[in-house]
Amino acid sequence: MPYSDDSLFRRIRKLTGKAIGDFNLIEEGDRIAVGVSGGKDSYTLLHVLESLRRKAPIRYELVAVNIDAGYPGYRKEVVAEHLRAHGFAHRMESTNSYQVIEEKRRPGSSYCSFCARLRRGVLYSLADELGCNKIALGHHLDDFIETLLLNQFYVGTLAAMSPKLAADNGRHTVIRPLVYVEEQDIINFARAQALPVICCACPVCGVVDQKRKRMKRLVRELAAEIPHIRRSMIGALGNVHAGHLLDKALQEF
Ligand SMILES: Nc1ncnc2c1ncn2[C@@H]1O[C@H](COP(=O)(O)OP(=O)(O)OP(=O)(O)O)[C@@H](O)[C@H]1O
Repeated sequence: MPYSDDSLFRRIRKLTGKAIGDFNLIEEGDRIAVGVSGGKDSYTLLHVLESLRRKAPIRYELVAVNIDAGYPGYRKEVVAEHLRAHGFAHRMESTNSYQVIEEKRRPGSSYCSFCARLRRGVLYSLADELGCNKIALGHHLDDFIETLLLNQFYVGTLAAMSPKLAADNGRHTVIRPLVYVEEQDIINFARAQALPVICCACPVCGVVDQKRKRMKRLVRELAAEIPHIRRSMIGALGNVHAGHLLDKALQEF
């Protein structure tokens, strides 16, 4: 791969490798469906996992999986061409999610969360069909800390996301190997490599959730004063002092 000696790519790969080790994300014999949307995060995830796979002491397989939700104008052929050009095993799946969303979504409810829920179902079925025991998603460090803040500020709970989660069906494990990788590194990598980024073409495409956008801005503003804020926040998620919280389920008072 042309970028494999690039220092930015090596940093992303090192952090991904650390997450894989810390959370035991990949094991011998795994067959992993990597969700590839055509966005910067999942392209980066796929390239990093492939680079790690080539050097890994254990054997595992990757299958890139793309789901077309049926939004007119979604340029899935761009994704397919990239996957083909780089020799990735892949599956392109078309669905009628758009139609289902238009018919079933309750007025005022979130477009993105409905769409993501339908996509998750398709991902699980595809993983079954392709013989994959794991599903890798491209969520990165900023997604984790923004979710932490969103939950604290708007929901009143102390939670982010899990880097490794057993699916409810008991058959699959969802992994998020980019948990330690900052979004800016992904943006820079995607730009440097001219990854063919496309958008999902849904009616709210590009309109980032306003609350999440606010959290992103908050972190960016604070980072001007506290340069290591992102590292500190992700570190905090792995350094919980349950005795210094108020949750009666965690300790007796
Ligand atoms: N259409 C799709 N087909 C396959 N996988 C998808 C698709 N959409 C999303 N995913 C997977 O779910 C993850 C989170 O989706 P989300 O919509 O939050 O995208 P994102 O954070 O913008 O990431 P990306 O830059 O990869 O699109 C993606 O990184 C990807 O792994």
